[in-house]
Amino acid sequence: MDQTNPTTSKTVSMGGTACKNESAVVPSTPPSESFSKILIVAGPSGVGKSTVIKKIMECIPNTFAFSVSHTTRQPRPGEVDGINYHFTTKEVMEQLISEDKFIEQCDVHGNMYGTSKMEIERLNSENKIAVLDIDIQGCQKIKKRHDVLQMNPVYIRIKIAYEELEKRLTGRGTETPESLKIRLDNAKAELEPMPGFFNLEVENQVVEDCAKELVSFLETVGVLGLQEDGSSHATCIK
Ligand SMILES: Nc1ncnc2c1ncn2[C@@H]1O[C@H](COP(=O)(O)OP(=O)(O)OP(=O)(O)O)[C@@H](O)[C@H]1O
Repeated sequence: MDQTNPTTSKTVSMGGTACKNESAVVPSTPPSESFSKILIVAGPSGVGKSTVIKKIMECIPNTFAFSVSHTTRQPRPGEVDGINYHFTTKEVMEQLISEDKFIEQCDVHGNMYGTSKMEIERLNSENKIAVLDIDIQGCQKIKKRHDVLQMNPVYIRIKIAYEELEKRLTGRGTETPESLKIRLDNAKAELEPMPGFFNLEVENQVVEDCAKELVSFLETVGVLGLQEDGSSHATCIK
């Protein structure tokens, strides 16, 4: 893990070429590649994906929306259909899979989860950037199907030193010793070097800095427009 920069350190990759960017300067030349309004945010559990996205959504309202996944698992107390998940049955899910309605789907502990094309299209039709919080395997599945899906999402990975994850997950107070161990074991795969895969890799040491980097990058690649006065939305993130 690169620890050279006290706040952020990232690898920038556009159009298939990757370059290590020690000084954390956002590339100034927009790439020729045209991205869809789909933001895929990967990174190990506890790295702060939700925290960073929440910060961005607060500062830039009505612009981003989380894609709501389908699942066959039972709703937990307080979870609302259509908000937390589209809760559905195994039969319906299998039917949708056979009709190729998902851009990715997986089974976890006997339950099925999937991101539907319809959900992404719905958000894009509302002029929202669809945000997908998915694991590395899901990212790889989607990337393999770019041609079929006719979608070119922006892939971003949020990272942090492995040792810090344990502190954050413990501090969040949501994990049992067993679930903490599973998340930390999975974190190793989520932090594996994947040269050229992500369009941006950014460390989340300070939430605001990480959010600013992400926003500046989206502006650079044209997924997010600038503010009316021509300034970056990053200036709003405090
Ligand atoms: N930059 C940061 N510095 C310190 N703590 C942070 C930072 N970013 C997030 N946290 C804290 O770390 C914990 C994990 O963050 P968060 O829930 O956003 O992670 P996540 O990547 O979305 O996890 P999951 O994939 O499990 O949903 C939270 O308690 C959050 O407040």
